[in-house]
Amino acid sequence: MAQYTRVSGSVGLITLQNPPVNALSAAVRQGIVNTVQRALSEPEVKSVVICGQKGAFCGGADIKEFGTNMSGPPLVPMIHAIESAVKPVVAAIEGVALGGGLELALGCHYRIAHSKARLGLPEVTLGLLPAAGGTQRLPRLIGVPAALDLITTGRHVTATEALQLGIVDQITDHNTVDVAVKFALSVAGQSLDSRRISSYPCPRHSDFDALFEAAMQKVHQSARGAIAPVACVQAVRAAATLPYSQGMEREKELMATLFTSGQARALQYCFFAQRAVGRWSMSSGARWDTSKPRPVHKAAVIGLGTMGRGIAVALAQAGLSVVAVETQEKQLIEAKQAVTGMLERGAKRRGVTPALDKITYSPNIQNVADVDLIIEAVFEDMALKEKVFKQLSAVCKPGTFLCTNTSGLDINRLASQTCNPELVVGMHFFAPAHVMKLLEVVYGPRSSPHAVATAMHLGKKIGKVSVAVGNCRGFVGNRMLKPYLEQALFLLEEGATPEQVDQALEEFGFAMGVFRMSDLSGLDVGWRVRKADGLVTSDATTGQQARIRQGHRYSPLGDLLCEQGRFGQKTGRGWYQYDKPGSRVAKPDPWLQNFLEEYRARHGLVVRRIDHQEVLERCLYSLINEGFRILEDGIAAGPEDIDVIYMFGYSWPRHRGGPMFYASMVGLARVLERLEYYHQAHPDVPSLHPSTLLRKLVANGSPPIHKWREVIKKLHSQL
Ligand SMILES: CC/C=C/CC(=O)SCCNC(=O)CCNC(=O)[C@H](O)C(C)(C)COP(=O)(O)OP(=O)(O)OC[C@H]1O[C@@H](n2cnc3c(N)ncnc32)[C@H](O)[C@@H]1OP(=O)(O)O
Repeated sequence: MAQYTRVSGSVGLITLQNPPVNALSAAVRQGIVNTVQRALSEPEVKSVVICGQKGAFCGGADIKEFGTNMSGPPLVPMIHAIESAVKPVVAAIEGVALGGGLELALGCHYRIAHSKARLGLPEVTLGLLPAAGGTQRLPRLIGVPAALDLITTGRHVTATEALQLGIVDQITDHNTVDVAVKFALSVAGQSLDSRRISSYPCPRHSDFDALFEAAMQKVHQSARGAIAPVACVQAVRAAATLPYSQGMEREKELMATLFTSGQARALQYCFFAQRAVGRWSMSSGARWDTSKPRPVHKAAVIGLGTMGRGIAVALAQAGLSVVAVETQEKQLIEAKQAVTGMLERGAKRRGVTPALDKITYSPNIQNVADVDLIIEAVFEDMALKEKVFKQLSAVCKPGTFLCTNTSGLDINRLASQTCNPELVVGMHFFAPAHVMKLLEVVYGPRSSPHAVATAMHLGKKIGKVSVAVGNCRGFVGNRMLKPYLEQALFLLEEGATPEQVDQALEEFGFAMGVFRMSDLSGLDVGWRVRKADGLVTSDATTGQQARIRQGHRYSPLGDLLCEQGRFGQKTGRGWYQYDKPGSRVAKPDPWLQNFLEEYRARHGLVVRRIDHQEVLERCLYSLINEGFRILEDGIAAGPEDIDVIYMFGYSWPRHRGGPMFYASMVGLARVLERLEYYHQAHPDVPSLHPSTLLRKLVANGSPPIHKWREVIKKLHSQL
């Protein structure tokens, strides 16, 4: 919908009306076509202003329409009609002008933006390109290098940067529509010949070939198999080398291949999944819309190791007062220095003052008595955490929320150490905690909906994508990681190398394969957990029996490496070798090759050729299978929760849509068939045994992912 009014006597004011972001739905497009025609046909009207209702110019095409039979007037001729108009058209940009919204503004003759507005062409993040002339007009307006940057990354720019780049003509701190109307009155009747961007030549560059080659190389490196960034470069190249009309044809052609691609579907699913996780629910039925968060002005962090430091920085940067507690004096001094550095570097990057005065440091846990919420981040040791929770419960004021940053320990056991178990939840951050976007908010059986609402709200305030999950060993992310890591080790036993496994996973789109990732995280972390679980034995037996622990197949390979002091990057040796401890460049290690050969010989393992397909299927399908079990157990409310966790916390390639979406794209029947096949070959590996929910979904005809919740509900009601 678009409203038409006449203002100041001779200005036709067109207001887009589709809250909350005035997306260009069929009705809005039709409204624009009608109102533009009306403005151009009324003799009293000398100029036109286009704006958006309620402080948002336009968030672009309506993404919800993409999967449907799109009707209504197409964008390209609509924008063309505006650009060819004989009366000046001014875009009054408040809030956002994104995607089709910015393309609409680029079709206007003038653009005036509010100083707080954000502009961009984020189509690439949805697996698309700006196909309403964006790839052809933007390079003509701001030059090829800047246009390539904006179009291939999809990043938003501030109004100030937009002005510097030449995207907008003017910015204002006042009422943008009033300023635009005044401006429209001033340009009425003036020639528009120099204002139609499509008629501009594309600014020349000394060496277009080198420029595009470099751009292509860059997207190939960072895109990890995503096709849209590549198509974006091709489309901008067309703007630089072809006349406008031919460039538009090329833009259309490239968009046609993207629009129906699986990657576009996956990325658009991610867009909505990321928003859906905010509408959380607990297995008790408590929900986001019925549970109110309590205000948190002052928080405390207990334990200033790597995680605690990052959490303190994240809280302070969001404006909270923080008491940072570390009982070991040396560690406290080091932490203060490190946190100060992190705050200063972050502030420099963002052009703000560092929030140093937001944090007070203390060696004394008694100093948290007046805070609203505490995040415990001490060493991952249940006995230690239990002790801390008991102390905190005695010290803090009534109503203080007690949160733990454990990555997988039992929330309920910690809650039972306190007088108010309903105030206890998990807030599982990912390292580095001030950078990584994911936060798992973990509720135990006694956590109150208010506690969950408060943690979710705090997560949002500090810029995290927060996902509410139930309490189980490893929660969602680490629980699913376990079978993935396990399969990777089994593949080594059977003949694969770390490089081969990593290559398959990196070609799939992970930033790092499982072994490079383990080296980065530190192999000793998992070793300690396995020791605590009684899985690590000093027994020197060989053969199959030595590889069975607690009744299931077990690979001691990781333990054996740790026994050699090979903890990964930090020791300069792990699954790979590094030039020196702390170095990041992983190189294949001949020592490891010999070690694997000896290990296989000692255990009578027969080496066979393992291809990429097997690596991917065994690592990914076992992880996905655990995801189905998590849904079955009600630990995650829906597949979107799992997918968001994997995309934001475990670098699952976004263009694959998260593990559960990926399974739906592969086909649930196919995933089931392959799991059955591998389970038959490895009956002593329970994680390969297909889950009940997967079987149920396949038996129900493999419904699309948005219908899985119905099947899950039925399954729960039968239990
Ligand atoms: C024919 C093909 C043409 C393609 C060209 C295009 O234009 S593609 C679309 C390009 N536009 C975008 O990618 C912008 C997407 N939106 C955003 O980045 C953000 O929503 C925002 C505009 C920056 C606003 O962010 P904010 O945090 O303030 O709000 P939410 O993200 O929570 O959004 C509020 C609700 O609005 C829905 N929504 C937002 N944008 C669109 C859109 N373009 N189409 C449809 N719906 C959109 C969003 O889903 C939220 O809805 P809820 O129901 O509340 O979850």
